[in-house]
Amino acid sequence: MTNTQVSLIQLDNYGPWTTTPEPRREVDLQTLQSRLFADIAQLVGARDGYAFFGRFDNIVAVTNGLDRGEHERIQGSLGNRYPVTASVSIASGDTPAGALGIASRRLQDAGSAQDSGRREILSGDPLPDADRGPDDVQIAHFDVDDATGKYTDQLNEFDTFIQIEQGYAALMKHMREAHDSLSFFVGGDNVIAVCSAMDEAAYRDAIDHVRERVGVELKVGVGRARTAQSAGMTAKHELERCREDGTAVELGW
Ligand SMILES: Nc1nc2c(ncn2[C@@H]2O[C@H](COP(=O)(O)OP(=O)(O)OP(=O)(O)O)[C@@H](O)[C@H]2O)c(=O)[nH]1
Repeated sequence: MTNTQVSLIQLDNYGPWTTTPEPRREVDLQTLQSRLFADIAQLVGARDGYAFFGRFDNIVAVTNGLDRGEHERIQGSLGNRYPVTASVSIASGDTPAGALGIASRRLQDAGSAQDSGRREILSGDPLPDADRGPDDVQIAHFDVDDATGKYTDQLNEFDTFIQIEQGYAALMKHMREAHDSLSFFVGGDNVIAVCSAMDEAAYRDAIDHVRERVGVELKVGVGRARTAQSAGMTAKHELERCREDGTAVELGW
């Protein structure tokens, strides 16, 4: 069984801020969003968590091992350095989607994302140390098979992008619906999924599903560990094993 701790980081009242007193230059918003994500990735990553850029105004992080004080410091650091603040909601559960559902509901109950009175909420509780186990986090690192040969070196960049995004869309939907797992595009041809306790057959099924739906061929390495960083690193090594052995699924246990 997995026990994933998820933190939802949601910018406070960001929509109105982007248009007040008049619409802000898009290039400035893009810069702010990418810097803010870079900082969150570093702050969470320094404590062995993973952060995913998602929609940029809502960032989902896997934070097993981060306590409440560490969340407070991340929130404070953002508030000190950016013209916007963030609310953070922490929850855990045996599936990542279940945990994110609880975290989301807590923030929604505290007020709308566009409520000027809701600011820097920190809600929910991290997993107590006593409840943490060695296999709490399961991370799957998916990669498109030979994306360079099939797409990057063949098609124009936008048509390549469509292929990769279609593979991502089919995968993320299947993982969410069949396994309560959360998949995030992380660049290039890579998708990292935070998973429930899926077995090898379930990964093969996910890969078959994407091939049948959109004709994109995937391979996946999977790791389990106490933290996202450690599970994610195992997943990367297992993906290398797929490359070496020509296999589609490799599990690190
Ligand atoms: N975020 C992230 N991106 C990666 C990683 N590895 C590769 N990429 C990206 O994915 C692109 C394609 O690289 P590969 O997946 O190695 O290339 P490929 O042609 O699909 O070859 P095979 O994966 O060996 O089938 C690279 O240009 C990078 O942008 C990774 O571990 N993390």
